[in-house]
Amino acid sequence: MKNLFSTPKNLLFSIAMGILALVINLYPIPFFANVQFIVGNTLTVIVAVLCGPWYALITSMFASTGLMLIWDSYHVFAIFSLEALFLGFCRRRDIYALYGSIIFWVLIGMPIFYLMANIFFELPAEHLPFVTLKQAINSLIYTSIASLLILMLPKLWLFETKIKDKQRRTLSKQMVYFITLMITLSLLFSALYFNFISLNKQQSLIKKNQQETVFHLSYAGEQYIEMHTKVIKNAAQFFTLVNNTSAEQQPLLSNLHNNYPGFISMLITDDKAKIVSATPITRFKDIHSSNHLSVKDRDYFIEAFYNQKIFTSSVFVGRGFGNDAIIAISAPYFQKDAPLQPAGIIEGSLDLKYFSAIDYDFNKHKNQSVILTDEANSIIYASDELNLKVMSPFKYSIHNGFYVTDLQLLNLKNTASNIPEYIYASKELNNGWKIYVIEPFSPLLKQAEKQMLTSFIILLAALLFSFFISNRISQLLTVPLEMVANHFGKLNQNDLNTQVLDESSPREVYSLYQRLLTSKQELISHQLALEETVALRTLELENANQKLQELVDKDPLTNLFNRRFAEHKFTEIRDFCLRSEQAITVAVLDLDFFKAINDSYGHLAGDECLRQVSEQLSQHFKRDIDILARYGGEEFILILPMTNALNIEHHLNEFRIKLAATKINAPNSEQNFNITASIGAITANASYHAQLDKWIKIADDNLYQAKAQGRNRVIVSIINPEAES
Ligand SMILES: Nc1nc2c(ncn2[C@@H]2O[C@H](COP(=O)(O)OP(=O)(O)OP(=O)(O)O)[C@@H](O)[C@H]2O)c(=O)[nH]1
Repeated sequence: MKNLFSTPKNLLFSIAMGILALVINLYPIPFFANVQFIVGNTLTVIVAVLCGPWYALITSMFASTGLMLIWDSYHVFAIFSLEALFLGFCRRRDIYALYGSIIFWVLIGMPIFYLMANIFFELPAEHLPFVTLKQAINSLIYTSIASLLILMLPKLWLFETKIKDKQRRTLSKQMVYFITLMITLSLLFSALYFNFISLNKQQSLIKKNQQETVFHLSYAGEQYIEMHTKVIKNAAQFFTLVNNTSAEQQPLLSNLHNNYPGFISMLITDDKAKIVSATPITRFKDIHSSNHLSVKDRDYFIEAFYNQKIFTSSVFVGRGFGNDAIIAISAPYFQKDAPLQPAGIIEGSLDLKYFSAIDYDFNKHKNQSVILTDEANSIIYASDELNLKVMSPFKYSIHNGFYVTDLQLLNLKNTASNIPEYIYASKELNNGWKIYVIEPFSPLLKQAEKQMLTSFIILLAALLFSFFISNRISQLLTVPLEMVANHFGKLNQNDLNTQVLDESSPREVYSLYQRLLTSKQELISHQLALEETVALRTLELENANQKLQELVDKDPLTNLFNRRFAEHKFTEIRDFCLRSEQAITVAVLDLDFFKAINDSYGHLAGDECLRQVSEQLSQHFKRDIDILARYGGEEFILILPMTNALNIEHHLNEFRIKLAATKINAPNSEQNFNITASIGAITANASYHAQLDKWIKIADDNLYQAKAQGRNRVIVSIINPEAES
């Protein structure tokens, strides 16, 4: 664990960001219904990108605490911790945060969030996809904002990072990301903005539509009641004026009823509350058989007869004429000669089913339902689909404002629930009745969800599209650059004339290419001139070196090797002969009476003599491996490897004889002279001795012998090393 948080600076940063995120998350931005946007998590993403997964986890814990406080749900810890870790690990693998966020929400976040919401949220199933989608979109928003902040304020974030990726990113990768980021942000914001506008418009349309419906329905209802009240009132006046008998009243009443079918039934009573006429006639027959039914206990009789006013009852179940839910409208009629003395009442029972007709007429919006209540809040009429019982009290709960919307919301079925079921508008009629127009809330939610889903799909498609487009755009730059780099990387002079960029490459790249080409051409010609100079200098140097070497190794007068070279070369020759067990001959040659030559013919003639002897030597001992050296003065040393002990003496004698026969011209004179040489030599197996001196000693002794024996002779010692030892 210690290793995970090894940088105190990062730890402090992640905690500070966490606290800030907690505070910001306490104030979510309301969008629509129960959907809010959180922005505090932006800081979690920043920490994930800058400091890695474990620090992001700390920040996320704080940020989630803020959300837990407002949403009262512990699930936020799980989902947002996972998101923080995922983004942190994506960053380690060099995956940009936005790509990471898309991968996370599509593959992990949305399924988990949906599952958790299903288990822990007190939301109806139809709200879940909407809330889940919103969370994914919300995350894309705060991830994009975080990515932009990191890009725009790079100097702000100086942190020792544990992120392993330190690779330099390609231009095309960066360009693709910037473009994707911009498209995501602009698309998301515009999609949300237009969704918001469209939802608002939708809501005001619904509101307007409902209010209009309420207005029309209430007007129609009022008209309906007013008209029927007027009918009863006029009928009462008519019967007051005419004051006819019950037998005469019956056809008049039937006729009236025929003209106003809105009444289920109508009746006329006398001053004893006994029904004297009634319509429809079928029901009246029943009344006759039930022996002069009295209505004196009915409100519509009492109110109209005793209080002498036109009365409209609340809704009630009729008795005697059937068991329909009715509203009774009644009015007193008076005796002709005693206008203040009621002679009875006329009553009409309004057919409540009439409202289904006007409901149907006005119900232009398919989802709308209508409820009509009387002044005692009893249901007079309710659209069939609501399954509400007529005459039962109208029970509902008004939504407490938890959902963000301008609409009025209520619950009918589950009055204890926080989740609104219906959008409503209501109006009170003149007579104290109330009309409600309601429609379900969930279609609006579905609409919002559909818009969110469409935005999300468009976003994904746009991302894919922008990915390809920006890839293509960046290729316009990077491909020619790559070609130029390759071209100049392995270019030789012949390739210079090959055109690598076609017409489609950008002008800037082409100009860069041309400038590089010019520099390269200059470089190549400069290089060629340089190479020529270097070759010349090298040759001169080699010659000088050779000369130097010759000066070091050779005797300038005779052009034979010098003593130092001979001694040095001996070791090499001996090693070589040692491996093949070959014999070596070392001979010391000394010119006889050379001093006399100098003395007689001069020093120059002596030099010439030395040169000619050397030439003779070179001609006679002509194997490459023979070393012929001037040992000093008029003395020469011959190192002859791989010699045959049997004929070496003969070979040396041949030279001696040839030399003796050679005429040597003294320079600057007509004179010539002969010279002889004495040779002492040793022939032995290479293993004889490592020191040349040992060999020379024997050869010298032999030379001394040769001189002593009269000069111009060869004495060779053949030494068998085994015999020696
Ligand atoms: N011209 C000339 N003479 C040289 C050179 N080196 C040595 N000498 C001479 O060679 C002579 C050698 O004389 P000595 O050592 O007495 O030998 P020699 O006269 O050949 O007598 P023996 O060896 O006994 O036959 C000397 O006079 C040297 O000055 C040289 O490079 N050029």
